[in-house]
Amino acid sequence: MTEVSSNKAFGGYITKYKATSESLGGLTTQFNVFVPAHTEGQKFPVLYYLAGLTCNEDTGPWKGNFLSIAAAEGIAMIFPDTSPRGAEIVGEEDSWDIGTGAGFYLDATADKWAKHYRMFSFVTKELPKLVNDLQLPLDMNRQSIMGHSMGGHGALTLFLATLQYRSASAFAPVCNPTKSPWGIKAFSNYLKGGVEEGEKYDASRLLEKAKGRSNVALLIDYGAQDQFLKDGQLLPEALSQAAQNAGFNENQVNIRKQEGYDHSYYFISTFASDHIKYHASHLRA
Ligand SMILES: N[C@@H](CCC(=O)N[C@@H](CSC=O)C(=O)NCC(=O)O)C(=O)O
Repeated sequence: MTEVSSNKAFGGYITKYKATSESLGGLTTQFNVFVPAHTEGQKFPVLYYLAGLTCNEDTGPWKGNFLSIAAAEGIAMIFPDTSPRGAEIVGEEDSWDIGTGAGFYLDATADKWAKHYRMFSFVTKELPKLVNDLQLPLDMNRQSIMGHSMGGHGALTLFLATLQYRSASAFAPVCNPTKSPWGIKAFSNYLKGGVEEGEKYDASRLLEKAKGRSNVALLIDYGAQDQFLKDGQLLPEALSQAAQNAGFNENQVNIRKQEGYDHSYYFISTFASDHIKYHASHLRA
């Protein structure tokens, strides 16, 4: 693993690392880690941010308005890339919603993609180990996760499919990908079993199955003027219905419609503070 760059921000440092990833079939990948200013012996809980389609490890720290709030709350942040890069798979660069920049935070099983497109394993298993090896002042036993759009889908599904995060939040997430055009396209390409196999990466299905789980803590914001919402990509009503079916209350699954907001980072940066403070309350508990 090598350090690519390090910049002081809000008293702490954001550092970019480059690593060869086993999960991603030996490709190199980059990620950013923000560590607030600290004193000897202090350790910070960790919040992951998963970005959306066409984005990379820099999109969140550059545009999300996260770092000043994370610094004030005493939370470290980890920003992985959105897909493997440079796998040289035929068609990988042809469209913005499949291949590069569109890993969908799943482990591909279709032959063409299965060696490299394994962002689920990378984010949940390999990345925490890579970060741990850096010996930074982090408490890797206290982790939460958030994301935007495709990354919101990632945050919700990684939270629901594992037990390793204390809370998850999402801006304009793809809530029911087995029923949305992006999700159907991704699952049909990446998964041998297609959309049916994609059920295990569908936040609404996973939330229904989580009935009875005691530590469900989800915060979701979406904008009423989001074009992708209007196009049927996000389907927050499915997540809401799933929460109701599984008997989760608003303290456990809080889905908020924000009037006038769209899908952009103006929307994300407006509500960044709410999300980071939400995670801080769970990470400090
Ligand atoms: N096709 C367009 C739009 C891509 C886009 O809107 N990406 C969103 C995420 S969409 C769901 O995952 C995004 O976050 N873009 C970055 C930004 O700065 O807004 C394109 O190729 O640009």
